[in-house]
Amino acid sequence: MPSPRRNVEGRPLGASASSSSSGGGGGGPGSPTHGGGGGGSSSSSSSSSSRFEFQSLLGSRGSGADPTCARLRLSESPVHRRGSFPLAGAGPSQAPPPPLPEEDRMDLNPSFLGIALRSLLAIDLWLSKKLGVCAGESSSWGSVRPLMKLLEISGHGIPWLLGTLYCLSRSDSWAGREVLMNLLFALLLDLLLVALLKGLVRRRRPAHNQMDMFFTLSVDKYSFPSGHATRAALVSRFILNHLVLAIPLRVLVVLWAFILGLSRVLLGRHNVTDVAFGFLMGYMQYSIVDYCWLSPHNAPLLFALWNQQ
Ligand SMILES: CC(C)=CCC/C(C)=C/COP(=O)(O)O
Repeated sequence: MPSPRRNVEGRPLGASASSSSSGGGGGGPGSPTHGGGGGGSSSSSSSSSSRFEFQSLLGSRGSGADPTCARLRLSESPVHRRGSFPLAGAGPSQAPPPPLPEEDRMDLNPSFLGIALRSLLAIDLWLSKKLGVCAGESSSWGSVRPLMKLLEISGHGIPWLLGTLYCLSRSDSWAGREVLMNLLFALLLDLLLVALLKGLVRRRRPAHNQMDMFFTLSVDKYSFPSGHATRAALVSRFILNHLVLAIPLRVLVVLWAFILGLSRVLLGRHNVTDVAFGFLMGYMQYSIVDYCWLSPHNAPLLFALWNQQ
């Protein structure tokens, strides 16, 4: 005599559909309510086999069902899907579940990536909170806060833009104008790209940050990436490549960029990853500026206009 057909928890399907809260008819992982688009198939599960119910879950992926739920089930019980162990209470007559389609097997990998990313973010939040020692006047390093805020202004966009425009207006050599014109282009490009990315990512600033920054744009309520860090990396790479400086001054430029980035975390303005990514982004932005270098040859109009003034 064939054994009764059961659901994944080993309950006889016909008997449990209406009475059990965790079987095929209840709110458990295999239920139609949880299964979204698979509900149509599963609601008739009282008369079908557990294999059919199982297949309906896989099938729901392609039928507009909630893909999150489908993925959840796959990662919850990978052993069942591989057929390595018999289901609890499954009868000997039950056929082994079909092998996973390739796309479903690959779906298991992002969860490992997700776990790794979530762990990194947790470490980031924990470390950033620990390092936010100047976040307020009453913080452990609160007395250094004014110095950190001075550093903040040294990397702000306004002084850099105004300073570059002023130097451009005073410059009397073509070579000087060319470099300053490109610095202006670099600063504007940086502002644009950072604003775009901040608006896209929309990561909130750390909870311990006091929003008392000097002149911000609306996107500056977001923290990823740090605009000060991108500017610090971009400007310092620019200066090192286009200004002839003695070694101690070169070291000072690099130190300034590094301490400016660090100060963003100490002030509680940013998480560590905002600053780390900001440094990387600023470094790469310089490569764009270098590649598109404006000169009287490739932007004659710009320089001719300047000559008219
Ligand atoms: C208004 C102008 C010209 C620049 C805004 C500069 C600014 C406030 C950037 C934000 O930096 P963080 O992302 O490091 O906090």
